[in-house]
Amino acid sequence: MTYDPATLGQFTITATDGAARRGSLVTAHGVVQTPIFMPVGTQGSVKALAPDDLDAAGAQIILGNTYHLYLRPGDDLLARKGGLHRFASWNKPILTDSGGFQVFSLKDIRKLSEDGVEFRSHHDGSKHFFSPEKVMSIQNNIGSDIMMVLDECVAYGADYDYTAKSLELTTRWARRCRQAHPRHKNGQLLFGINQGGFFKDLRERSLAQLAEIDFDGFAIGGLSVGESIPEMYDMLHHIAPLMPRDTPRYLMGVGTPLDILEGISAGVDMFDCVLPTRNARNGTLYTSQGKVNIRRAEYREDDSPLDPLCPCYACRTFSKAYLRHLYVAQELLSYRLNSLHNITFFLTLARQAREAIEQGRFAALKAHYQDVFAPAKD
Ligand SMILES: CO[C@@H]1O[C@H](CNc2nc3cc4c(=O)[nH]c(N)nc4cc3[nH]2)[C@H]2OC(C)(C)O[C@@H]12
Ligand SMILES: [Zn+2]
Repeated sequence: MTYDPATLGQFTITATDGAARRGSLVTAHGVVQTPIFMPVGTQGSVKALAPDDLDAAGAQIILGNTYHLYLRPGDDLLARKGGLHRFASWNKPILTDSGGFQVFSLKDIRKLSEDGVEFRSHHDGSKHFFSPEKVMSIQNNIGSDIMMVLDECVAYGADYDYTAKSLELTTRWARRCRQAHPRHKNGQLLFGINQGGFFKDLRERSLAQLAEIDFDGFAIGGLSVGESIPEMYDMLHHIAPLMPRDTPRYLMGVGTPLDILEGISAGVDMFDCVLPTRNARNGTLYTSQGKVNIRRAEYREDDSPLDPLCPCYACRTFSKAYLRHLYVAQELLSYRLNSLHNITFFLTLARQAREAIEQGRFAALKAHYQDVFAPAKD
């Protein structure tokens, strides 16, 4: 990879519309245009899609996961293969989550200490230990363009005292991550992760502590963990505007089309979610006319395309009737076509948001989709 160290990590805001920002982020594998949606490729592949599918859909950057890739195929193997970009033949940017969330999702099979977290593999129950230094070394071996610090994502409903103690630990871990991986070593950017649960003063404390550390961007962690939409939006609108203006803001694990538009309206620049690929596999498809459950009998003889406004191969080539047949018959092609469509929809939404901010009509775009995805009026 060839990049100019002088511009690496540069985040430029080229337009704003209210709190929404149109920007670009320079990474070692290319410039990322924001707001951006990042398809999730947990184990080094966006499920059912190949790199040329992702290129066709307009993907600029994909996600990988430290926890999963460390366990399988192993970060040492990835290092020997020249890193994940070469191994997966994906030559655009990659962001890796640190594993913090995954390990903390494995509730009862982990032990937390000052030095890090001990956990058991969900594959074979073998014991492992993640320290801040270890997850930096793993992400260095993976070779991701954007690394995330090791953090504790406190469970929804955690009390004030636990959350306050936890954010202090997350800050100490963030400092250790920064020390373990010097600024832009190996062409890699490093983001801090804001915690503090659903307590606004703790969120501000976490942010103030992280802002003193030299990060290339800041993520909002600890949301989309089972809270209600109003709770998520309330915290989102509180903390996003307080985050540093001149570095990217990344809302982890979010979300539905409306959540993403809400996040953009609050000033967030980057998003990732398993929803488009996961829901593709259960037949829930996102279209310009709203959600379509392709398995419904009403589509059995429907010759129309899934989404007449969608440029993807599935919508240009097949009818709803055929897509429904593939799903009902459990054909593997169903996964591929539904995933291709949903990923194209989410990436198109992000592109429309970028254009709307440039033209000062983001509020209208958001209102349009609120109509399109309004809960069915029974
Ligand atoms: C609602 O969808 C489920 O919830 C996850 C998305 N919500 C989410 N919140 C997150 C918070 C953090 C965090 O605080 N720290 C780090 N390092 N990473 C994070 C990653 C996160 N993702 C999806 O992940 C699964 C697959 C578990 O189900 C989906
Ligand atoms: Zn389509």
